[in-house]
Amino acid sequence: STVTLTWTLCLLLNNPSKLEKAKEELDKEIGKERNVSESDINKLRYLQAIVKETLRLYPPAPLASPHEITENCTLGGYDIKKGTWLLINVWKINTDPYFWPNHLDFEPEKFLTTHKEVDVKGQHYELLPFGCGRRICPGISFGLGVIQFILANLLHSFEIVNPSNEPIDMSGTLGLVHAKTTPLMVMVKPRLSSKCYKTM
Ligand code: HEM
Repeated sequence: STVTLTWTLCLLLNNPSKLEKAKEELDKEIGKERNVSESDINKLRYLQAIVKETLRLYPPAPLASPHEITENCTLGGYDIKKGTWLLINVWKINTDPYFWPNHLDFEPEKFLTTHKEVDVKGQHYELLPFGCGRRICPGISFGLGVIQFILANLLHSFEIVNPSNEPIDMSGTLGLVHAKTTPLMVMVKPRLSSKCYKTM
């Protein structure tokens, strides 16, 4: 969840018009006189689309987890021996240009228009950040809920700015988890009525 939140902030800082749209939605749905509550998340369709688009471009587990083949079988025309480890390249699937026009661009809008039926819950095989089938991630709802709620609170409560003139460095670590290599540095300042910070 932390890894995804970090990539989401990076993508928004590198795409300021999308960040503005997210803030407009928060101001329209919640206003500046109160904090986000969990029950608001359903109304934040653009914010949900931002999280999906981040999971598409930067799946935190780009190779899912290794699956061991338990019986000799044929898969996609290949004969595979029992005991073989199968790694699924989730990132490659999530960014396949056959399914995703402008496949490497950050365009959350697609999840409200052309791809609004495509979900991340293992039913649509062109987008598999949580895997699929019987070893699918059991933390989907918890993970998504945490990411959406923290992101909504951060963007609603604070103006988040890249202090450098350079775009945010998007290099990531190689490994089972694809995390940002360098720390993300941001400047934050309050954007709500002062009473909203009393309980924080
Ligand atoms: C952005 C958040 C998350 C992402 C993208 C994610 C992704 C994944 C992926 C791709 C797998 C492998 C699925 C497969 O092999 O087909 C997995 C497995 C798993 N995840 Fe997550 N995960 C996330 C958050 C969480 C959270 C919050 C929890 C627990 C609270 C969790 C618990 C697990 C467990 C226990 C497995 C192993 C399931 C098994 O092998 O049967 N995950 N996750």
